[in-house]
Amino acid sequence: MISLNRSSFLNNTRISGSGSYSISRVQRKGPVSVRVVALGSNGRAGEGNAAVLAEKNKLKEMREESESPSSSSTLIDDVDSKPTVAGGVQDVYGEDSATEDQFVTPWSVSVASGYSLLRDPHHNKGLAFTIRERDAHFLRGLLPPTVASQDLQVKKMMHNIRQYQVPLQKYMAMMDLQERNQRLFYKLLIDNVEELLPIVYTPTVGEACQKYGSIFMRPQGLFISLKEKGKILEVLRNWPEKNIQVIVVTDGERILGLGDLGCQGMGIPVGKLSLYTALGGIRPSACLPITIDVGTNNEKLLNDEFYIGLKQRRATGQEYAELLDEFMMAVKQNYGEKVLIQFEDFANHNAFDLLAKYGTTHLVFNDDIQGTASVVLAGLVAGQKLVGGTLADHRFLFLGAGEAGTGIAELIALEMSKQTKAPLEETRKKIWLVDSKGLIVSSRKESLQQFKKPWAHEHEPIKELVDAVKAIRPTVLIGTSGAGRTFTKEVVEAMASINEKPIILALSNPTSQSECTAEEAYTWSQGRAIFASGSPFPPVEYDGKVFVPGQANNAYIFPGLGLGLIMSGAIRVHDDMLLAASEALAAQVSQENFDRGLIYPPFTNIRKISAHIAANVAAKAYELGLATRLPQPKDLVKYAESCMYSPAYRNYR
Ligand SMILES: O=C([O-])CC(=O)C(=O)O
Ligand SMILES: [Mg+2]
Repeated sequence: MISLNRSSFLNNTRISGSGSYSISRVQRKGPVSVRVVALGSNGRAGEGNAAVLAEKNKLKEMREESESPSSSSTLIDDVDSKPTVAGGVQDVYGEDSATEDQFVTPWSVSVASGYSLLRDPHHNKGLAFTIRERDAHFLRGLLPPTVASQDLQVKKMMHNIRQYQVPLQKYMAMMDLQERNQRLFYKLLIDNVEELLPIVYTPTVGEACQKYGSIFMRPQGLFISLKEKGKILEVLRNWPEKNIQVIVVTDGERILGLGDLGCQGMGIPVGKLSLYTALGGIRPSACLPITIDVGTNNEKLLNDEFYIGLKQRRATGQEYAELLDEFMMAVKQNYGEKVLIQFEDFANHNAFDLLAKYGTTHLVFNDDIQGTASVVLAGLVAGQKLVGGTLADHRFLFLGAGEAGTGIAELIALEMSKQTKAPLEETRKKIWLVDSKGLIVSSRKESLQQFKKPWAHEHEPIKELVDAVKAIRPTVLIGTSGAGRTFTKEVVEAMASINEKPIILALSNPTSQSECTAEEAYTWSQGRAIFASGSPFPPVEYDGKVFVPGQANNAYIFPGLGLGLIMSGAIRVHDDMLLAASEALAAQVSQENFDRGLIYPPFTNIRKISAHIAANVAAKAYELGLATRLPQPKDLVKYAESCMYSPAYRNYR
């Protein structure tokens, strides 16, 4: 297969592989205006773009005009589904298999220079183009005379972003930067992660999704709606990047704790994937955000003239399952066995089924079930240093028995079972869950959804959370209900009266849905609570002491987990990898952090943390025989670090 990439064009000489190409200068001057034209056989497989498809459509029209029955069955737009002539492996555009009387596409790729180089977010450096680069790439006069360093650009952008008072304006400024200058965007995010995480991620991304219809400018990912049924493979091929390693996909039905936002949920995969790059070092071009649109049951959106999705109620049952199945098959067909698919913000009634269905055939994980579980377990393991004892010495009570609640509960039970050698059925008994109908107890078992059944223990029914706290006497209280303000003063006071150091985790996102605020947790427990939340809270001063709340968010886990899976070439996710990720995260909490009451390390060092998580996950993948990248690197942490994308500018010749 011919391998051409942008650097090959810039290099102008390093075109590898065999095949028939003519390289011609479209513009007579300058080294970069090279045009590479494929003439037919041995074409580059799988490297199409929108122009190619436009060509294909033209060909289709020509075919319809000529109405030649002998050629119509083997024209190239039929090749994907009905290969009729022998061709090369992945002969996506039928260039190998075409016979002489058939049409092939003489596709061409030109190298960005001049004005279009400034408009290309992958290569644009703005004022950082050197004078030499400006000369060589036809930029003279297109930029003011100053040459700025990337650091100065970061300083200026941060200054600009700090001028905005409204978080959504900051979000839009960041999205704008991502569209304009990708490397600067990531440099900004990596260097200012604590400050910018709440902008590109929770809580601001939640508001952005709610208003996505109005602020939507350019597509940042793929939209696959019911209208694309039967054509999903084609849709995937419309995406300009071909070497995809991570997909984050949502169907928008349960966006954070905000409910059904339909197609506007796109902000979530986009945000998650920018963290894959900034926090985990996955190349931006290898990341693909996808939103599956099967309609929405959100009346407000259905009646909103600016709503960008399908204006119909959600498809369910077979119609839903078929679309998802086509999607999952197309992804594997197009990107192979080792593409990681992260399910994000699906509703409970689909999330568990999808994970179970595709967990054995694809490299998938559900961030809300498994990522959140892994981050919470890490905090609890680290928290033992503050409160003493082992996991098995604790009693856990959850408010919320959905993806996060049952996912965390199961991983805690699994870890406890590994530590104590007690069977899982036994360790589960230390964990209690409350849902909207009250404490989950055995008398409710018949009417419970499948994923809640393991948690139906013997107890009399209890309706209210505060009564459940008093009856169960938990040492750890975890909120995952998506409903804000549910850890009331009474609830927190009850926890504080039972425990010297109650662990209280208010995990629902965004901030508006948090079960309580950091200030409430510290105040109502007289400064004794060990508190962490899903969305960030600023430090709190109580009784002359400053308390820094932790952020128990899956953002600590998925970037490193993903990197570990990708760098080892893993083909399946195993629960032990989640435990490995937890363990690595917990090990990154320093004595200094503990001294400040923290059970999570600060995000400032997240790339180092992600490298450790990735190394632990990869080691587990090798141990389980699920890794395909061989031989195993000796030092996995170093290897992980060496794999990470750097946002530093490249020098252009
Ligand atoms: O996105 C976040 O901040 C965490 C998460 O997965 C969720 O709340 O669904
Ligand atoms: Mg989520």
